[in-house]
Amino acid sequence: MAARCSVSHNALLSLLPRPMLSSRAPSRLLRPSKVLAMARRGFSSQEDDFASPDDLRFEPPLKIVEYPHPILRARNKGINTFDENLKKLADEMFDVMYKTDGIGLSAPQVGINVQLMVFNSAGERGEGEEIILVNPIVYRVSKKTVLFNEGCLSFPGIYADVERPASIKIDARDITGGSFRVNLSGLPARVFQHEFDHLQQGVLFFDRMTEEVLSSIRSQLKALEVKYESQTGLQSPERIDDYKRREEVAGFGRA
Ligand SMILES: CSCC[C@H](NC=O)C(=O)N[C@@H](C)C(=O)N[C@@H](CO)C(=O)O
Ligand SMILES: [Fe+2]
Repeated sequence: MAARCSVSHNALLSLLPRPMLSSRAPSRLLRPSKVLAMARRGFSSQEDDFASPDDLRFEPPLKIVEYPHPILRARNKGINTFDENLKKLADEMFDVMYKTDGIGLSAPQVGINVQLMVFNSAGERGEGEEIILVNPIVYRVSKKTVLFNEGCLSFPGIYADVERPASIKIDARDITGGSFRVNLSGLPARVFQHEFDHLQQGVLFFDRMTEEVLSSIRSQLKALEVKYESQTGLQSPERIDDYKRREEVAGFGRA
């Protein structure tokens, strides 16, 4: 059983997408040292933070990118063009999500490094509610956390416990560019946070697992690394055997 912990300032910061931190997040959340660290890590001008038409180009049918492909760890740009192409991308993401038995999907998981996610926690077309979130920002998370046995479409067949806040408050844009604010709890809060992590500097679900839980899926992660190497002829860009937890992933319930 993972240790309970309260939500720290750092934990909340870890949930904020970097492009949004500079301009839209409440400034009381930012320590000067943090802003400086972000700047040193390569935070650049506004234009660089938004996706160009090239960044949003895709060829249907979309395919799920699997661990350890580096696309999953790349930075995701904000979106400021709300056009037919974006609608088509979201539609195609729903298609591949339903086909692969998903309940949520983030754009980097289909090879597009932008701040877009789709989800439907019912997991079936025509049931539940389809939600599209563009440039999401988390502005509040509950102190109460819950454990859930999570799976990720980029890690086929792998499930393990991850602890996350039980509920969450979000600001985002919809597919037409309109701003909205929503409170989520239960499975929708879980799915949102899982997808938000993908958008947040490519945080993957095992980054938030305890050492003990991570050990239980280590061999399956290694098998994906071997598969990547044999399919691409490239060295795996990361190895679970050399895994060092990223400092900025101030997770919940880490050992
Ligand atoms: C609990 S958050 C999972 C979100 C994840 N999205 C992208 O990676 C996802 O859809 N994972 C699937 C493996 C999943 O959870 N599918 C459901 C429905 O089949 C399941 O219960 O396994
Ligand atoms: Fe995932």
